[in-house]
Amino acid sequence: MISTQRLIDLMRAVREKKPLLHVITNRVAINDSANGALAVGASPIMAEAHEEVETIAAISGALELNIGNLTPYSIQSMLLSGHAANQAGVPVVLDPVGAGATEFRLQTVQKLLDELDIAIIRGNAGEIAALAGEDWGAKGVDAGEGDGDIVAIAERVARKWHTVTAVSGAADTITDGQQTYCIKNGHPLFPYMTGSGCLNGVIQAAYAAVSPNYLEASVAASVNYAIAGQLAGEKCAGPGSFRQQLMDELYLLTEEKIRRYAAFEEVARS
Ligand SMILES: Nc1ncnc2c1ncn2[C@@H]1O[C@H](COP(=O)(O)OP(=O)(O)O)[C@@H](O)[C@H]1O
Ligand SMILES: Cc1ncsc1CCOP(=O)(O)O
Ligand SMILES: [Mg+2]
Repeated sequence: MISTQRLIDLMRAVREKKPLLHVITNRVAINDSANGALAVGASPIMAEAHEEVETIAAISGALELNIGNLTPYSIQSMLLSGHAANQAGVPVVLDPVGAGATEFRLQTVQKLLDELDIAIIRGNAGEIAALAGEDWGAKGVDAGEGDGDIVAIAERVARKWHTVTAVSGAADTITDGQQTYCIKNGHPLFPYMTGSGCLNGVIQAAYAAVSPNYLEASVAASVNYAIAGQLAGEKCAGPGSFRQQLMDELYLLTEEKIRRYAAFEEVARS
């Protein structure tokens, strides 16, 4: 069982080590992703030129690959940086944005998963269901509704690709295929902020950079991010101020707030 103290230790480790994060992401989320990474104490660099991605990935604390705006060029950037990261022992986080929306996205994600060693896959339920080949009512980049057992689906994905799988939603499910955690923090305004899932992925990378135990890293990143969102939601009027408050709450997160608000538990394997 992961302790609340561990979530606190990892939050501190990110702030102390200020890991360099190499991020290849979409143009919708790129600015909030960089600002959110800075707010938690990491140091982001958004770079996708073929001439430099291998060099940057190899010296980073973690690499985050987000397929939100895929192009043949960015796919090659992801493969080059991913292989360089794997060779250098740098953890790679993958956000399969809209994986169920088109064959192009699904095939690209499968190629990335087959060719690269991925530490954490982070997506919403519709995206993770698509990876598992399950029917789900996903709508573009949004999760949509499905009636499958998301814990079982996440565990299958984790086991198939030997990776931690983090499914976000009203409750988050994090699993390495053996141990599974459910996180109940969050706020209903999150889905009204585009890029909030993408920023979650970048924060997963920040935590993976400071913990070789990627299950712990993912649970800590998910709980800490969701608490910041919960506190932001209590202070704001709607999606515009939520986005602003979220950046503040990521920066202002403390040990006391984590102790007071963390709502996570281990769940029985399905
Ligand atoms: N209905 C909800 N209630 C509370 N928190 C939510 C809700 N939906 C999503 N979240 C939170 O929003 C964050 C972003 O996740 P999500 O919206 O699922 O990603 P995506 O933008 O990729 O669909 C996560 O931290 C998740 O816990
Ligand atoms: C709207 C949109 N379209 C392509 S990428 C993107 C951002 C998706 O961000 P998130 O998954 O965090 O909501
Ligand atoms: Mg998303």
